[in-house]
Amino acid sequence: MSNRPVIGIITNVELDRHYLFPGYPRVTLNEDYPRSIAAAGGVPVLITPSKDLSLLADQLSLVDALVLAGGQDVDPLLYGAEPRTECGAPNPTRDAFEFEALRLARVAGMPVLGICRGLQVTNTFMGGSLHQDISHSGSTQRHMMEANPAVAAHGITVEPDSFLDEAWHLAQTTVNSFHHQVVDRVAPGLAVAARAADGAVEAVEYTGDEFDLVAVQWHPEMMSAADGPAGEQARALFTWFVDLAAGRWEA
Ligand SMILES: C=C(O[C@@H]1C=C(C(=O)O)C=C[C@H]1O)C(=O)O
Ligand SMILES: NC(=O)CC[C@H](N)C(=O)O
Repeated sequence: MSNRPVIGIITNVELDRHYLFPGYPRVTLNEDYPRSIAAAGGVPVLITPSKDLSLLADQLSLVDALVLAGGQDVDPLLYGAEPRTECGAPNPTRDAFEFEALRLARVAGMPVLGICRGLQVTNTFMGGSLHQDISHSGSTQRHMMEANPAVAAHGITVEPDSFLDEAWHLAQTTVNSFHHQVVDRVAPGLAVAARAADGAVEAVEYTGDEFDLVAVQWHPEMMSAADGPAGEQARALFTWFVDLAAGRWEA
């Protein structure tokens, strides 16, 4: 058995657009997620969303921590809103699977890191809501970059004593940005750990004791191979998370 912590990453399931069978369901995940976890000393394993939620407890019993990755817009019905035209098509199977994963992780005391959609689904699961498009938040700041994803795009301010402060010891820094939705109502039980200059919630963490739940709105996995401070920060975040998982594994 490996003595490295095993980190489950929940993948996407999308209909094939590029290969032999258009419309055929395919498991997808950007390769930088498992690569970032492995580089930080974890063993990445992929967990595929299924309509059969009874699989999930057995899947989670194989891992020490969980990553919720980027992807589709969360179904607005889950935060009590009617879908607007600006909202992307939901993936109900993935929404339900990730909700159940969060419920089980809380029961098991398992650390969770949410990234981009992972933050949005976490906030929704905990009872918060989203702006279906960031323009509804009153922000005029650009959050969907068309730049190199390894290059920082805008500043953030980190809350003192938050998990990001613990991982970075930085009050201010810059991050990349690839989202068109943003947190509206922060869920009860979540605290904001970082904000952009326009007030956009850039990171959250759970304030309760049952589990370590942290999430970021940017994409550290896309920066983790970069040179310079951007890459160092991204790697430090994954190392912090893998170390957290290792603590549980050793317990
Ligand atoms: C919504 C999407 O956004 C993208 C999803 C990403 C991911 O899956 O990690 C990363 C960058 C985003 O621009 C998508 O491609 O489905
Ligand atoms: N990159 C992502 O995960 C995007 C998440 C979300 N659906 C948004 O566009 O806001």
